[in-house]
Amino acid sequence: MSITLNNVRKDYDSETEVLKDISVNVETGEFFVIVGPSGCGKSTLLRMIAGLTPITAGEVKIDDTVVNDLPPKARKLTMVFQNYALFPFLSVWDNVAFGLKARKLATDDINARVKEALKMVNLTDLAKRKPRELSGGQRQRVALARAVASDAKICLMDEPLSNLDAQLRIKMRQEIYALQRKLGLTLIYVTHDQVEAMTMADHIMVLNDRHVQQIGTPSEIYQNPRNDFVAKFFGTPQINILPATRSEENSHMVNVSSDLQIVLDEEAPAENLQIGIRPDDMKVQLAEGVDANAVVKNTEFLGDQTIVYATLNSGNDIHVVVPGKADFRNYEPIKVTADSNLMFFDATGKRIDISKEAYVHA
Ligand SMILES: Nc1ncnc2c1ncn2[C@@H]1O[C@H](COP(=O)(O)OP(=O)(O)OP(=O)(O)O)[C@@H](O)[C@H]1O
Repeated sequence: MSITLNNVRKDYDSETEVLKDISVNVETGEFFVIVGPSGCGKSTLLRMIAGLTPITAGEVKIDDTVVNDLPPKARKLTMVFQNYALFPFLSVWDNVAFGLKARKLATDDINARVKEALKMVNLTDLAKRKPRELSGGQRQRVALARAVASDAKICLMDEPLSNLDAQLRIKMRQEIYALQRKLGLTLIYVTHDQVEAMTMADHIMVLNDRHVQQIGTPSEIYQNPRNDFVAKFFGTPQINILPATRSEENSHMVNVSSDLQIVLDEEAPAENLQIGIRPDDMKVQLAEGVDANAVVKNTEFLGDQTIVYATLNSGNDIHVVVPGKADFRNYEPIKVTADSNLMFFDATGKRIDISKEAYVHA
């Protein structure tokens, strides 16, 4: 089942416009991730799709049916929340069976579904336990089993892994992904974690400041961000964004933070620019005298790579990822260069299209 939003808006009251002009089409069987910083309206959007929060304007469709006025139950979808919403006084089995009993399904049918769902999430042996007798990951699995047993073709998940430790999150991430694929679910998954978004999504929607910033595949979002917000949201460590201006002597030359020069095939825009450079697209080497354009602040050795934090002569801070171990000492002068994958943004942060072949490092 597919989900379509057309110009959806949400005002909680006349003062708080939370979401504006949200339009998207989520295809049947797609793993669709909504990401954005805290408070940007992710949960609100999910709750509007579920029918738990009314929309102020626009249209929500499931397949070809407008569901704006349908109550949650009639939308035939399931939700998995951050806090799992398990009943503490019911066993694992009864927690999973609860929704099916409420729908008055035949007992044999309920038993068969609960059994299958618990098997799928590896909880068969713990069916009699109460939620308090389970670990966080096991509770999470009960919530997933409930979604599986419901047989709904659409599942909405709101930060389902945020209560788990890092290792368990990785494991559950893989389990949710496998379940989604196996059941052919249309899954809308809310998170503020860019790694979850990148690793699981078919498509990602980036929300910020009331608007959709970008919708795309993980690689489109990473390699072709539409603005500096999206560029900064994805990638660890974060992309470097440096101020840049066209050289007065040569209209093809751009001075980046007055420490690096880039020569373009085409004429550079005259306006103020910002240049985005991913930390692994920069190079550093020891340098002396006029060759040096930066000073090392400190380094972090992470085993397979080293992050070099440095300050350019102009005063802007940068960080560069160097493979393996980099032996720079603090305060050592270095030369920083960058000659590939540069991204150009205007002063408002909007991406400017300058072709990849169009620049060489001078
Ligand atoms: N019932 C409500 N009444 C008024 N304002 C609300 C209500 N619920 C949420 N908001 C506001 O709407 C905005 C979006 O909230 P929402 O919970 O959707 O954000 P979120 O992106 O899910 O955040 P987080 O990642 O922190 O959970 C916030 O500014 C919040 O304060």
